[in-house]
Amino acid sequence: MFLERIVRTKKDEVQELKTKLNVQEAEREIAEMPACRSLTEALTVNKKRTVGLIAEVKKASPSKGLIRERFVPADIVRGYEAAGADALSVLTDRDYFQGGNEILKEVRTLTNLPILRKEFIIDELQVLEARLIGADAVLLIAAILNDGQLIHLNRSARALGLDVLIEVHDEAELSRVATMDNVTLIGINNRNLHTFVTDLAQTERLRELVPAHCAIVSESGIHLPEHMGRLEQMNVNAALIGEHFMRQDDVKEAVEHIMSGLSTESSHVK
Ligand SMILES: O=C(O)c1ccccc1NCC(=O)[C@H](O)[C@H](O)COP(=O)(O)O
Repeated sequence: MFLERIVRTKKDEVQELKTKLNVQEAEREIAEMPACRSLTEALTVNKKRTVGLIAEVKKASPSKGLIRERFVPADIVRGYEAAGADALSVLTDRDYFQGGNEILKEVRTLTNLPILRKEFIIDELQVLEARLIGADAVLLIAAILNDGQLIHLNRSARALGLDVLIEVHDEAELSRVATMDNVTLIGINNRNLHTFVTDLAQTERLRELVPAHCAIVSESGIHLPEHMGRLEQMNVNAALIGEHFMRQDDVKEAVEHIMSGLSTESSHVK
């Protein structure tokens, strides 16, 4: 599976991080940093529309290659904010997504919205690094972590004040996550990891099995106003959208167009 290749790369990156990151120094630095913004609150009590939005800053992907040639994070963030995104997601993986820590750091200087570090996290040093570079939340992918790792990394992130979005792809992964303590946000990824094909029916099927106390984020392949209408019907809390917005020159217009599929625009102030 493609994820296995990514995980091999991440293992090398963690080894490198071990030589670069002084944990005590990092913890001292973090103690002086402002508190994280809550991603969970942004997508529940504070969301601006019936279905909230995590808008992604994504230059390229393994399935599609380069997505956005003219990639200017400041323009993208400005557009997302003006269109009322509730939170941002920033890819920091370099090899497969042409992302980077420096992109997240730049985005941090541009916005007060919660920022999710979109990364393939397998080690607590990456969690520490996420906090240091200015993320408010991390993604933990159930497909690449066993139960012990998920519990440990969830705990490590929360100890640093970070929020956590746990991503699942199928019933088996969801049933593992559903019984864990301190899970507030579950991401249902619509992308089949073997074929890369996306299908919203994935969210439709799995959302019924998500414990009532968890907020739900539908991820990947959302690119039509009708998709937002369907997610609204499913009563999910938020959508995570990257590629579609990254393919449009005007991301503000693109967000507004997609959101026109909702039955009510809710409290978003234009
Ligand atoms: O985007 C990919 O091709 C991909 C391939 C393998 C693993 C993960 C991948 N994407 C990460 C994501 O979860 C998406 O960036 C995110 O859900 C947004 O999806 P989209 O709106 O389809 O860009």
